[in-house]
Amino acid sequence: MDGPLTTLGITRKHLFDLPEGLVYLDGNSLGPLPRAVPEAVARVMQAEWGADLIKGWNLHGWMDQPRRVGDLIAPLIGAPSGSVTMGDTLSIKVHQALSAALSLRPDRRIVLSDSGNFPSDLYMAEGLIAELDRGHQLRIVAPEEIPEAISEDVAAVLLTQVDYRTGRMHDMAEITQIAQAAGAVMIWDLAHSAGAVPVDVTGCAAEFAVGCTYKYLNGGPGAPAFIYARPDLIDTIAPALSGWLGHAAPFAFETTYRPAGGIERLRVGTPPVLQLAALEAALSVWDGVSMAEVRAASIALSERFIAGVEAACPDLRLASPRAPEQRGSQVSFHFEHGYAAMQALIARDVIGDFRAPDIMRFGFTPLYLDEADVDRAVACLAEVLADRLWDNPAYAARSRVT
Ligand SMILES: Cc1ncc(COP(=O)(O)O)c(C=O)c1O
Ligand SMILES: Nc1c(O)cccc1C(=O)C[C@H](N)C(=O)O
Repeated sequence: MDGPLTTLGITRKHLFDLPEGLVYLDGNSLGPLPRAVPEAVARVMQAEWGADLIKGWNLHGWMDQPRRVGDLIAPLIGAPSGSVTMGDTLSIKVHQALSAALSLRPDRRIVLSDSGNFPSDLYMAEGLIAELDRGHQLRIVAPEEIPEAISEDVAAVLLTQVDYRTGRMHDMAEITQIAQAAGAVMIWDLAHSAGAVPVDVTGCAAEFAVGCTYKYLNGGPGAPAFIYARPDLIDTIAPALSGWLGHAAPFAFETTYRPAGGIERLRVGTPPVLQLAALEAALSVWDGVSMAEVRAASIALSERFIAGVEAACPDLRLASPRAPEQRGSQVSFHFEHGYAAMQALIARDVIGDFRAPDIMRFGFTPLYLDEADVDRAVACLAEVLADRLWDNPAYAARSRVT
């Protein structure tokens, strides 16, 4: 076939401020800067905060930002308008969803998760369980054992849909159905799903979903997280983090907490106005894009990468599921010298990352990647392996992040 298999990257790359000549395969950890962001943030800083100071809260809709931005994320996860709010970090949103889930099942004591979950989710569950001190237990099983581990004593199933290391993807509809049939509450962490794969929280009827916005949603480092609660449930939840902006009447300054109606009750404190302004502008890159189109392009790019790497780099072993429908939008390979090889690749302007013990991880983000980028990444990786460029003391010292 002549011409490109996918055109999204060709038609949307200009919306991102990517350094010339760089192939960025780490948008699954930190998305790049959308060109619309600096101007939008500068405007909020200068024309709103700078010019209007405290009046900004009334004049510029800062207080409504969490719902307004939540409404931009909602269509990307199949949620209705008014069911998503923003703020805090994802770890905090996990705490809120899990404490709400446990209060919905007061007679049950098990929190079920899997060993592929991101550690912060597991740590937050441990911390909440210790704080509650009511005999809850965190049960962690292998990802493929989740369906049979959902027994009638499980209060909440807390899973990250796409595994941050391997890209393996849970079937949200199937697992939610099994959890609910056993009477458990389902919480999905969509950190590696939102903006990466089509998600339908309404279709699968999960009670809660949470996610971050600095990966595929390109909100920038430290961008605020989102939380979704099923609309029929939200008014039954007594929030554990009962901050004043989740109060029914924050500016009445009452001495007793009364939760707001609707998703507002999962707000906690002051919205991060500048970060939300950045995110709001960043989300404009999704205008007119369908997640089905993104998914088709992501699969085409990932398959091309796997085929290229397997042909050119026999020392690398696929760590992701081979079947594209079982993967999110990343591809990982095992390689004993993976850390040093990734540093050598980064030195050649192809950026992926490394996760211990031996995973080289590559994210596929079709809004700004095309086949030429994939081919260049394969060629550079082949060179790093064939010429043993990883065998260089300069690449041996592990940094804290990539
Ligand atoms: C699946 C998952 N959950 C939780 C987190 C923690 O997010 P945060 O640092 O925003 O609390 C991350 C990423 O760091 C993640 O990938
Ligand atoms: N949130 C991160 C950060 O603040 C610094 C470095 C990396 C991250 C990440 O998002 C890690 C990410 N969840 C992962 O999939 O590994």
